[in-house]
Amino acid sequence: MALLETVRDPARLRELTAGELRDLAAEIRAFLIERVSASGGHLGPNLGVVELTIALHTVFDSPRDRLLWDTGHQSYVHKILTGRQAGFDRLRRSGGVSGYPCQEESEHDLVENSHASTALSYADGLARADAHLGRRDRAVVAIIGDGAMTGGMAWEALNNIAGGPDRPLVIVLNDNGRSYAPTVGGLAEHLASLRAGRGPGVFEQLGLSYHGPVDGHDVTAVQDALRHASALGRPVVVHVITAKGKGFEHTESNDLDLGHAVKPMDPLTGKALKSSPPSFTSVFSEKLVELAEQREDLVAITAAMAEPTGLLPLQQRFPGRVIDVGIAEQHAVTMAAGLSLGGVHPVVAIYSTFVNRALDQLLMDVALHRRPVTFVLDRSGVTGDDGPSHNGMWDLSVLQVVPGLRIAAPRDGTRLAELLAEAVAWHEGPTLLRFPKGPAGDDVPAMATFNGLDVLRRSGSLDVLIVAVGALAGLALAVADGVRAQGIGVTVVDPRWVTPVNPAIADLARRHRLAITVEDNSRAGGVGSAIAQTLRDADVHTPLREFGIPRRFLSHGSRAEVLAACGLTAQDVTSAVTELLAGLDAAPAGIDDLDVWPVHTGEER
Ligand SMILES: Cc1ncc(C[n+]2csc(CCOP(=O)(O)OP(=O)(O)O)c2C)c(N)n1
Ligand SMILES: CC(=O)[C@@H](O)[C@H](O)COP(=O)(O)O
Ligand SMILES: [Mg+2]
Repeated sequence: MALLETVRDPARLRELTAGELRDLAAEIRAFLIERVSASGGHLGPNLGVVELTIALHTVFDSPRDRLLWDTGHQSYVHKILTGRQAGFDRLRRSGGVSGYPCQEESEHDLVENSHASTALSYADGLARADAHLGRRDRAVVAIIGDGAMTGGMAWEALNNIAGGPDRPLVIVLNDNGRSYAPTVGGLAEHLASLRAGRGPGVFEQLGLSYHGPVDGHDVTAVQDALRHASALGRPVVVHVITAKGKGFEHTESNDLDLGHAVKPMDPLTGKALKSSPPSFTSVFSEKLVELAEQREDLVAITAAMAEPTGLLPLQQRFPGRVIDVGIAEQHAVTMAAGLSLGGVHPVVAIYSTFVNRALDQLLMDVALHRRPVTFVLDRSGVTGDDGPSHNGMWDLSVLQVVPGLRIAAPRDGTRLAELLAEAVAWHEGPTLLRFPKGPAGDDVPAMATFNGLDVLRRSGSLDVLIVAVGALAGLALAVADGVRAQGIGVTVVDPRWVTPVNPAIADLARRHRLAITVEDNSRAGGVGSAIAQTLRDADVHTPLREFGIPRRFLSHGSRAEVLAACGLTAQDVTSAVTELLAGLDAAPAGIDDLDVWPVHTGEER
């Protein structure tokens, strides 16, 4: 990789000839295939923007000229060209580069948010700031994909950019015809007509300048287009045509998603290095098909993520019953309210972090009308490797305030299947299930139930009650083992339906010396906070400690590493419980009325 090793910053690119830039593109592709095959990541999108990124960094002078990457998953080449090649040895892992732009990593990075369709709004703001402060010596360049263009925010920004006074602003529309799957809707059709040279298109009709279509794999052609656009001194859309996954047989031929987000794989065969055990997603996927076979009124909705949210089997079994709205979560949710008004029961499958975008629609279009819509939030809690804007760590806090919304957190695959069936059978209002990325793990059976609570462990005296939320049941049981080893009595319960809070939790807490909650969600306003309020309302004075994610953004790393950094390990929680109990009075007499409890002494279940 002779040339690539000499590129420590973008200025070097301007010393290379057109032929050398072509050779550099080939070296970068080889680098991407080698590194991303090893680590996993967004191989397809980045293979598609090699020449485009080289052209951007030869025509514009970053960081003075601001490059804004929409979604940011396609910024690996930008990172390679801005001095971060070494960080790809640990891409998306602690100590390595993030999978998205990261201000801490480089002055060349501005927008860290991996949520799509934001770049044009940032660009509008930056261009207005330049105008307001009289700066004319730097460019604003937004790079947005055709998929991200299906997001409503992009059109809100375009409306303002087109309607505002002329100011220099370059919008590079990276059109590869795909999100994961082929881009959907009228926009996709329209872009196809523009690709075929049939104009004028929507952008010109809005009052923007348009330049294209441009071959996105011809560095010189893109450079010429960017120079032309930059010289216009007004908002202009440069329509660049690229191929996602270009240059690698296993992404080019992967008609599922052209290698959008690959797992670690053998670059020679394209096969994943490790087989994945059944995931929460796969359990959801299978159960949904089973339910759809029984219930004709069930339909599913995705925001351009049918495959990663597990909807492909349903789409293949019942093609008309999966609706892909593009990257348009707000529309997805209010359309679900419309479907429900029409007598259909929608299941909205969406990553936890992306449902934040549709809070108003969930609150005012679904819940206010008490519509029986079921939300299935995958990637809840700490996802880890996808960085701070991909953790699903706020859903329990943000959504527990929604009146009439019932939220369930399955602890394992069996509970997920049970709770999904319960959710779609509930007609009084919206329901929501949330579970993490990754394997569903071994089943965690209940040893008893108590007024709707699954009792997972009951041992010794009534010292500490542990309320386990969802997939952290495993952690709760490990803590139970830890405290039992110190002679501390413990009860572990899983409410399954976590909010509204089951009042039986107050009843149980009253009988214990200490209560704790463990949840893979922000501590701020999480289930623990809701339980604290329930105890206060029930005049229960048992001390309660909530264990969850601290109120901060979490840098990328493995899920286990990030959870440990949040103190969500058996050792940390066990020590905290022991310390807390040490400061409390012994159990008051009569507290251990065990008439309701099957007591297991000695051997743990
Ligand atoms: C609000 C939001 N919803 C969903 C996603 C998940 N997502 C990441 S990339 C992607 C597809 C993006 O397509 P496009 O903008 O065309 O970029 P390409 O991958 O084709 O380069 C999606 C749906 C997201 N990042 N943000
Ligand atoms: C960029 C984006 O938002 C998605 O591609 C996301 O990175 C996929 O996440 P998973 O790998 O968890 O499916
Ligand atoms: Mg695309």
